[in-house]
Amino acid sequence: MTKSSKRCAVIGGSGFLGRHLVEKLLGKGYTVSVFDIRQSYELPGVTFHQGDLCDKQALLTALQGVSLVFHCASPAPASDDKALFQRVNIQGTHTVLQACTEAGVQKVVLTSSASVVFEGTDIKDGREDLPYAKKPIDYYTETKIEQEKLVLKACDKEKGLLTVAIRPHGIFGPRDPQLVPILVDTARRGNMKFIIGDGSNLVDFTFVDNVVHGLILSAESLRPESPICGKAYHITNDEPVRFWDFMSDILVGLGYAAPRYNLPYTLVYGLALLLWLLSLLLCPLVAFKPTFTPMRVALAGKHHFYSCSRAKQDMGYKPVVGLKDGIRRTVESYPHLRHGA
Ligand SMILES: NC(=O)C1=CN([C@@H]2O[C@H](COP(=O)(O)OP(=O)(O)OC[C@H]3O[C@@H](n4cnc5c(N)ncnc54)[C@H](O)[C@@H]3O)[C@@H](O)[C@H]2O)C=CC1
Ligand SMILES: CC(C)=CCC[C@@H](C)[C@H]1CC[C@H]2C3=C(CC[C@]12C)[C@@]1(C)CCC(=O)C[C@@H]1CC3
Repeated sequence: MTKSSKRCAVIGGSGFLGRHLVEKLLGKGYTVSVFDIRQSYELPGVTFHQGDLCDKQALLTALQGVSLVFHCASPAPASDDKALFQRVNIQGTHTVLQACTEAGVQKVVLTSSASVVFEGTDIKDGREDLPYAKKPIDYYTETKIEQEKLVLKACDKEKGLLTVAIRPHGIFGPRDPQLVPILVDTARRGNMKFIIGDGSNLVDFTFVDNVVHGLILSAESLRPESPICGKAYHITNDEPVRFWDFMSDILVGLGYAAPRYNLPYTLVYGLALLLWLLSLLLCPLVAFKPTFTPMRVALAGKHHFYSCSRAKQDMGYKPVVGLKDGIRRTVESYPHLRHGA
């Protein structure tokens, strides 16, 4: 690998996944520029460019001399802000691709999501050839679908721009701002006593290091003759787990009680839908955000696990951290969220 091909940019590099990726890239000898709307840390060897990815000029400054771009930026799914998702995930990604072409970037690796095929019904061992969700579960997913299509369509060997999309699922690990904090908050408010459905639904939770490994592997495999050009790849821990066992392991590891009482899925889903509609109707008067949104109920009560055999075959992917170890490392990294802390 040449010196210039080790110059990369991480868009969304201040975020949870982005920062883990940056740290690994530095360890592998890459020179890294971070482009993000906020700067959340400082690290020797990293150049920060603060800006909005919808701003092409700002992007062009950050992409000077860069040959590889990782796009890991998105508004948080919980924001549920349709206009923001459309602006950042769709228009913004279009701008990122334009800027990459103008700056002479050769490779773009998108962090997509396995949820692009999830419609709230069971998916077991889903492969990449499943059709995109016709009825995506939320605006986040709707715009992740359009984003992935844009990036894959932009793959053009003649023009010298190669693209690939990595679809992780349920990323967890140290510094995750979503899964563990929401779980603990729900437990602290006394709402984690119930299991939605019979508790047998299998789900993928992917330790962050495995996603980082998949992202770097795909970047390093992305060459004109490679089968991965313009394709999407599931990257998971390859160890589907019962959703409620995973939640219980994290909760118990942090000193909280595991959920014990089963509630029928349809009842909880119906209630969540009702609450969500009420929150929409009442939002001009009172601002309340239900914890159990229909999207979270579907994610908590249905099977959704994916095959990563395509990534194994085309790029030699294999998870580098097992689920048990990942859970242990995650629990240890949140001393401030322990029961009684
Ligand atoms: N966390 C998860 O379980 C999963 C995440 N993903 C995807 O992985 C990627 C990274 O997610 P996380 O690290 O979890 O989220 P995060 O919220 O920690 O990081 C996203 C970063 O994007 C930045 N950003 C947002 N809007 C921006 C804009 N307009 N311009 C520049 N930067 C902007 C944020 O400031 C933040 O630093 C996202 O694309 C997400 O869709 C995919 C599957 C699962
Ligand atoms: C029932 C309850 C309160 C669970 C708390 C955990 C949830 C906050 C997570 C369980 C599955 C997670 C998940 C995502 C976000 C956090 C959870 C809902 C994503 C929506 C994040 C973005 C994606 O691309 C897909 C993820 C699927 C799993």
